[in-house]
Amino acid sequence: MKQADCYDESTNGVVVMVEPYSQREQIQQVVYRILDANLDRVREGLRIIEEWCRFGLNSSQLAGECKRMRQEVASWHTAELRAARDTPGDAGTELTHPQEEQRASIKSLLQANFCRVEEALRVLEEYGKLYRPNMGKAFKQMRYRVYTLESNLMGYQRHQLLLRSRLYLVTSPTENLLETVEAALKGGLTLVQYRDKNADDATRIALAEKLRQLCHSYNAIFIINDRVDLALAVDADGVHLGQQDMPIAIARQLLGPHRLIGRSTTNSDEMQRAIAEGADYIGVGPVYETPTKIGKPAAGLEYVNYAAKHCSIPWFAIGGIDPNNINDVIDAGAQRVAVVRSIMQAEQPTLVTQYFLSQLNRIQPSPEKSYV
Ligand SMILES: Cc1ncc(COP(=O)(O)OP(=O)(O)O)c(N)n1
Ligand SMILES: Cc1ncsc1CCOP(=O)(O)O
Ligand SMILES: [Mg+2]
Repeated sequence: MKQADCYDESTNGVVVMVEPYSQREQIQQVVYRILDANLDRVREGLRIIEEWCRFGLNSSQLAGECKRMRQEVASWHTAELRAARDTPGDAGTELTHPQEEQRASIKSLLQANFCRVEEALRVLEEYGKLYRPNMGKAFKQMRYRVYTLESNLMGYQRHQLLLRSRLYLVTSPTENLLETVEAALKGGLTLVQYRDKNADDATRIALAEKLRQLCHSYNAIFIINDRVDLALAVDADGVHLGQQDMPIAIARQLLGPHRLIGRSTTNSDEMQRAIAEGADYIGVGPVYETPTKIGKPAAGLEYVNYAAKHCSIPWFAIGGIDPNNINDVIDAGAQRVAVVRSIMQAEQPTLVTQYFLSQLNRIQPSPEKSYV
């Protein structure tokens, strides 16, 4: 290497001859650069997730877990790893993908950063074995902590959104199902249940997939009626079970703690049993007799009033509710309602949704059990 090639401004012209690296040292420097880059990725991704936990969910528990992991990651970030950084020489700085250029929702932002953190932790687990004896094991354990954090966060998100939901659309079969649901979502709907008693499972799965994607693009909850297997198949946010459907305990075993389970109730015994069995919410009705559920006698406004006084979990009055009687149902104590025909058969589902929400948002929701 010529004299001039060795001139180094950082040493004020004093030529520092650098011995050419051996193969081992070269590999070592590459490993250091990989570890340095991925330690940064983990900390940056955790910080992005932590901000939502702190400011979006107001969860000191979830934010605290992110902070603790960030600090643990920082303890591995040694000076020699940082010294190996060569950003100008990094061939990856120009690499990008259209999906990285935008985020459709908070949910997709969080999922993208969880994936980034989990991939980086996998890299640190493998290459860390070349750097420190217990580094691989430490980052394997942290990766599982991040998986748990992701489940808890997504579950927490669902419960927070459930608590904020005032209007629940239960769908009925129609040619323009997706258009109708999207119109209601545009009107501010945040909770949708796919219900179709007659379609075959292939049709149900195909439609449920599309509805889930549509709901999540509007940051709304998507629930499947009756069928836990279908809910799992399409990664729905939960299931709604009637009194004749699967026991809540079995559904909980299959769905886990982070998906929502609703239960229909028509009287106080069914309500108390649903709460005791761990339902996340209940349906209260039918308030009025309805052609959507033929043969089911009305539970009446009396049961709505009972629920208002005794129900400790979120509940939705359902059955025959429309713009003409919504305020009677609210006056009886309902803070949340579920509807089928009023929106599914509306000329303008967006306007009907907005009207329902305008009436429901007039009332301050009473505190219920918070999801911890
Ligand atoms: C929110 C809500 N409440 C009640 C029902 C009725 O469920 P179920 O008793 O299972 O009757 P079907 O819907 O299966 O006919 C519901 N679906 N959603
Ligand atoms: C599924 C269900 N469960 C109790 S009433 C009902 C149907 C309500 O439909 P609509 O809102 O059209 O009266
Ligand atoms: Mg049912």
